Amino acid sequence: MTGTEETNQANHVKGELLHLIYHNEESLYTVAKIKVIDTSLDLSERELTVVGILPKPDQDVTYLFHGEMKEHPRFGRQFKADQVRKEVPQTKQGIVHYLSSERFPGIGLKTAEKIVDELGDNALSAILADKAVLERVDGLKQDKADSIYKVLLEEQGVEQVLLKLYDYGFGLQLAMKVYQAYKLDAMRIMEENPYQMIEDVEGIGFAKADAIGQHQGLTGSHPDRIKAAVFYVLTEQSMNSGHVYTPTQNVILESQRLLTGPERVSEDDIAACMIEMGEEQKVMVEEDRMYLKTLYFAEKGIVTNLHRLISRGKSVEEFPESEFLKALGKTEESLGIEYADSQKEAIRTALSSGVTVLTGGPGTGKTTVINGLVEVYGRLKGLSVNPDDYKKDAQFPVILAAPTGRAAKRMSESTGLPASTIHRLLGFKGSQDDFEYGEHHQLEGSLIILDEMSMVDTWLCNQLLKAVPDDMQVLFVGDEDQLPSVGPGQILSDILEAGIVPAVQLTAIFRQAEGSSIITFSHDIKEGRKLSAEESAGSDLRFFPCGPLQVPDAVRQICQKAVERGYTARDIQVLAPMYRGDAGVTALNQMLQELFNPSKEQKREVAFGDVAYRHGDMVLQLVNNPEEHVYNGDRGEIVAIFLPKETEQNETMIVISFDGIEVSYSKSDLNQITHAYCCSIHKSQGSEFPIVVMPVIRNYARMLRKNLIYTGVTRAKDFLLLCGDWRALEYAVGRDDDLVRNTTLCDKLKQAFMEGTHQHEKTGVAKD
Ligand SMILES: Nc1ncnc2c1ncn2[C@@H]1O[C@H](COP(=O)(O)OP(=O)(O)OP(=O)(O)O)[C@@H](O)[C@H]1O
Repeated sequence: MTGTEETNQANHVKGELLHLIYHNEESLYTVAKIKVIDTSLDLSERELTVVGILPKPDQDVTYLFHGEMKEHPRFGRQFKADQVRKEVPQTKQGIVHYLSSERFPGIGLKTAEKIVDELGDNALSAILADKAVLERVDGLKQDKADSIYKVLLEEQGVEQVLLKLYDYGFGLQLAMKVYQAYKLDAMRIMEENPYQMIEDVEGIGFAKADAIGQHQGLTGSHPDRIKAAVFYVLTEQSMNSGHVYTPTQNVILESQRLLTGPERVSEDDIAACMIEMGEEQKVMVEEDRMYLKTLYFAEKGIVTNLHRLISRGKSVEEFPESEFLKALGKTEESLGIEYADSQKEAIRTALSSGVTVLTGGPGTGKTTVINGLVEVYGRLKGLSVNPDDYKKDAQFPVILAAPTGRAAKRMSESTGLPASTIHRLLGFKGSQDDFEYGEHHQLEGSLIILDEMSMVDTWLCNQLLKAVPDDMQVLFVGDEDQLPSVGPGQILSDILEAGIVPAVQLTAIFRQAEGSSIITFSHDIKEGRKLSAEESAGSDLRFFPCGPLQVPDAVRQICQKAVERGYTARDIQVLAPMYRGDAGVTALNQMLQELFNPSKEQKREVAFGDVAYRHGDMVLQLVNNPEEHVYNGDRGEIVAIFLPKETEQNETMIVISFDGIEVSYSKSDLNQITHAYCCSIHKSQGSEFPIVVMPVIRNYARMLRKNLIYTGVTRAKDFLLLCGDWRALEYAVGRDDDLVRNTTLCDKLKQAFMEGTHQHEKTGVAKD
C-alpha cells in the first residue's frame, strides 16, 4: 500500500534541520526532521519529517524543499521532497553567521564582518564569481582567502549543479546522480559535453542530455549532437535487443528519429558523423555494419581464441578405441548406466577434440554425459577425479562452470564435483573488464566443461576463452532452443552454425521413460508440434483455464493447494514474462508474499519504497556481488532483521542466506534484491524448481515467443502447472522467427577457419 497524495507537486516547505534521522552516504536516501519556517501547505505542526534523495543537510542552513505531502502507512505524515535548494544567506547578519560557522575553519566573527562590510550583501556570489575580490578585505591572508573560496565552492557546488539541472527539468534523484558521478566537475561537463552523461550516468538517455545540449547551443546538426544520438542508438540496440552490430542504415534512421527539433537533420549529416566516429575509433564500422567497440573486439577475440584452441586440437592426446571402450565400460559399470550411441559419441568427441559442443533438450542426458566424460577422462589419463584426493595446492584437473549461481550449484549437485559461476572462476572484480584471469593469467587444469552456454554473452565468452590455456580441452554444453543471453550475442547458436567445432546433439529423451509429461511437452514445443491441453496433461502437468483478470486468483489457488500438500515457497516458482500489470511479476509477488509469508505482529519487516521485506521472505539477487560470492539471479531467504539499536553501524540490517552464504544488507542496499516468489522467465534461466506455476495469457502478447515458453516450461522438475489461455500458449509457440540477433560471429568463424585451412594447405601442414 502506498500513501495517499494530499497535494500537488507545487508545494514547498522552507525549514531548518532539527535532526538528521537517517542519511546514506551512497544512495543519499535521507530522512530529516525540520523546523518549518514557511510553507505553502496548510500545516498545523511546526515540525515535519522530510524524506528524499538529498545531499546531507547541515545545521543552521535554511532549505527550500519542493514536493508533496504523503501519508506513510507506518511513519505517518511526511513531506516527500523532489527538489531541494539551500537558501544562500541574503542578509548581512545571515552571511556573517554563515562565514563564521564551523564550516569555515579559522574565520571568526570579526573577519566575517570585515568581509561583509567590504563586499556587501552579495559577498558570497561575488567570491564564487571571482575569488580575487577577497584581496580587498583588509588583513585577510592568502591561505584564509583560498580556504574560504574552496569551502564555498564545495558547499555551493551541489546547489549550483542541482539548480542548473532543475532548470533543465531534471528531478532531484537524477540530478543527485549527476552530481555523484562528477561532483564539482558536473558543471564543466554539462557545459562542455552534456552528452557524456548518457554514458556515465544511469537513467540519462539521449532526450535528457539533449535538453542540456540545446541550452549550450548544440542544436540541429551539430556534430556532437548527432554523434551522441548515433552512439545512443547503437548502445540501445546492443543492450536492449542483444545485437552485436546494427546495420548502418538502421543507425541512420533511428538516429534521425531521435534528433527531433525545428531543423531536420539530414541522412547525409548523420552518415558523415558516423564516418568520423569510425575514423576516431569511437565505434567500429565494417562494410555496412556498425559495432560498439567493445563488442567488435570481443567477437574478434572469440574468433581468435576459438581458432587457437581448435587448431591445436590436432595435438590432443589420442587413445586407441580399445582403451576408450574399456574405460567407458568401467564407467558404465560404476555409474550403473548403459550409454546410448549418441551419448558415447559425445564422450568420445569431447575427449579427442580441442573444443566440443554438446546440445540437447531437457532429459536427453547432458548431465549424464558430463558425468561419464569426467570419469572416462580420469581413467584414460590415469588421474583421480575425486576432489578429496587434491589437497590445498594441487589443482583439480577438471573445471566445471556455469553462468549463474543456481546453474553452477545444480551442476555441482548432479556431478558431485566442485562447480562455480564463470564470473567467479575468472576472478571477476566487480566492474566490467576487471577479471583476474585472462590472456596474461590463464586458468589451470586440463579440461573445462561449461554448462548453460546459451546464457553466455559475447563479452563473457571472450573473457572466458582468453583465459583458457592452449592445453586445456573445452566442452560447451547447452540447449540452443532456450532464450538467448541477456547481454548481446548468440554465442552457442553461432558456434554451432559456423560448423567449425565438432558438435553432438542429443535428441533421444531418457527421462520420458519415467513418465514425464513435462519433458514430452517441452519437446513438442521445441519441435513446433500441435499442442493440445488434454493430450499434454499428465500426472506432472496440468492446465487451468482462466481469463486474464482471474490470473492472480488462479495462481494463488494453485500455490495454496501446493502448500496444503506440504510444499513450501522454496519448492514453488511462479514465472511470468513481464513485470507490469495484474498478471505481472510485481503484482504477483505482492500477492504471493501475503500467501507465503504474511505479516504478523512479532515478525520483523523493513519498508523499502512500496514493498516490505519480512523475516522469512524469499528474495532474488539482482546484481553481481563478487565480494560476497552472490550473483545476479541467486535466490535467498531473509533470515534476520536487526534494528538500528542492535547493530554497530546503528542502522537497520537485513541478513539474507543464499544457500548458507549469509550476506548483510543495509536499507539502501535493498535495491539489489526483489521478492522471488514470482520472477521473470528471463531471470529463471539456468535454474530448475520442483514446481513451476506459469500463467500464459494474451495480455503478455508482446513477449509471447516460442523460446520464452520453452525456457519457462523446462524450468519445472516435478510439476508444471499452467493457467490462462491455451490459445495464447499456441500463439507463442508459433512465434519463433523474428528474434534473430545481428552478429557476425558465425561468418567470422567460418572465414577464419577457411583462411587457416588455406594457410595450412599452402605450407603443407593440413595433410598430417
Ligand atoms: N543412457 C541412459 N540410460 C538410462 N537413463 C539415462 C541415460 N541417459 C540419461 N538417463 C537418465 O535420464 C534422466 C535425464 O538425464 P540428464 O539429467 O543427464 O539429462 P539432461 O539433459 O542433463 O537434463 P536437464 O537439462 O533437464 O537437466 C536422468 O534420470 C538420467 O539418469
